[in-house]
Amino acid sequence: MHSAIPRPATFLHSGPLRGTVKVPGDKSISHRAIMLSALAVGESRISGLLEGEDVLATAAAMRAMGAKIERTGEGSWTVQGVGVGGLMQPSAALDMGNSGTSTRLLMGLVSSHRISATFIGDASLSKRPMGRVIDPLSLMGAEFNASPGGTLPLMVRGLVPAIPIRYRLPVASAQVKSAVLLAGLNAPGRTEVVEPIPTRDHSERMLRGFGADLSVELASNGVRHIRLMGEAELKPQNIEVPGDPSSAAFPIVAALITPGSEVTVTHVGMNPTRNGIYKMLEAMGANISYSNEREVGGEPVADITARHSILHGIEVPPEVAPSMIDEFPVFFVAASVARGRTTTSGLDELRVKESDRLALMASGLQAIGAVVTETEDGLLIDGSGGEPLEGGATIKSALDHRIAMSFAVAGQHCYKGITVDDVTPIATSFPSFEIMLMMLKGDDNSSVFPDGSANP
Ligand SMILES: O=C(O)C1=C[C@@H](OP(=O)(O)O)[C@@H](O)[C@H](O)C1
Ligand SMILES: C=C(OP(=O)(O)O)C(=O)O
Repeated sequence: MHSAIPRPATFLHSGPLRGTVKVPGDKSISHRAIMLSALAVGESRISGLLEGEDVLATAAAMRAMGAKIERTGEGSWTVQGVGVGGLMQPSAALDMGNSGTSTRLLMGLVSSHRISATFIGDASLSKRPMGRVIDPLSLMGAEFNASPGGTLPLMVRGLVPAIPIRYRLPVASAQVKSAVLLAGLNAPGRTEVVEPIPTRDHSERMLRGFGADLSVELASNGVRHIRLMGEAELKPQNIEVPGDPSSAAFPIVAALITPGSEVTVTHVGMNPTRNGIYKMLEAMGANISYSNEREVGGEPVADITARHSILHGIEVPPEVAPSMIDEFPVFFVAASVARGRTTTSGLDELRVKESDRLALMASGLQAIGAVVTETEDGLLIDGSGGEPLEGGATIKSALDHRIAMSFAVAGQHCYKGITVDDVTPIATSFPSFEIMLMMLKGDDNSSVFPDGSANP
């Protein structure tokens, strides 16, 4: 986990951002690659794995439950799986750090094994709602002992055989969907998740890739029915993890708002359940182009180039939210310097992420001179029309990597720059972020590689 000692950093207005960078591996896919490899029978190899703290927490937990997991090189890992049903009793509490995905997906896995596990996490994770996974996993027979409000620390006792269920998601959440599917892997018979609003489908793609019997039916009303046959035998795989579109959004927005910029991010995952941010930026007039489009490990991938653009405000349809749920903080930064009003709604989920992202983005943007109104479920932003914002404020990152990176990007287009009180949370998803930004600004030296990693 990152240092408990806060590290402030100041991000100043700079000249154009230029260059080609690679962002680290996709966080959602990296978690799932470790988990499913650990449940396969035999050795899987993973390349391009995100070596951020959240994924390392998943790897440590799977090790604690019996999988043999080794790092063989930068982003390259081998995993010796224990087989579905083979997870072992961990001898200590599983420390999930800051990671909601690790917690909720692993709660699913434990639920259908004959083990119990205690989950703990940092101050941010310990406030986040776990009732949304406790509910369906209880129906499958698992027992829970959670802190008040259904939060961490909590204990899960799994049941074998677990009860396969049909579950309609009450909230658009890929984590809840995945928790139920992962529990269903070791339940006898068919587990079905009914998904009224589509969310990221990496679990479905990867489960199939590992040989699980999983089908997806799209009903005429747009509702997805995901059916998984349990007691699956997963076959080991070689997985190449594409770059994270959520991480790529930071250099892309930085380029769009900084006059004279042109930035290319290579090898970025372009799964349609994840690319809402790019679609919405294009709707605002962003000059974004895609090249080298291809498929990698069952996921579409492309190189993305963004050039400085005069953006104009738009109304973001609420149904787009799940496909850009983690990108709203940096999207709000783009909207703050666009021409005209940007309206967002239906974003209640942003209040239960690593921080209350609606409240923190509203107050932080107001503090640097943006015109922002917070509503119950969204923000209304009246952009500066391309003018730099005032800046000069110190922003609290509140254990939220995306808040920290969003204000680092905003600092690009402020007269006085922005100080983020603690940038250490960035290591949860994008350890090379600051080096990448320096390189794009031309402040680098020869010890920085094009992918943003530093020369050791
Ligand atoms: O399944 C996943 O990997 C994720 C799902 C999303 O959370 P929700 O399921 O809570 O929407 C997202 O915000 C998170 O960063 C990763
Ligand atoms: C919400 C996020 O992650 P998690 O839920 O895994 O903590 C995120 O990365 O923005």
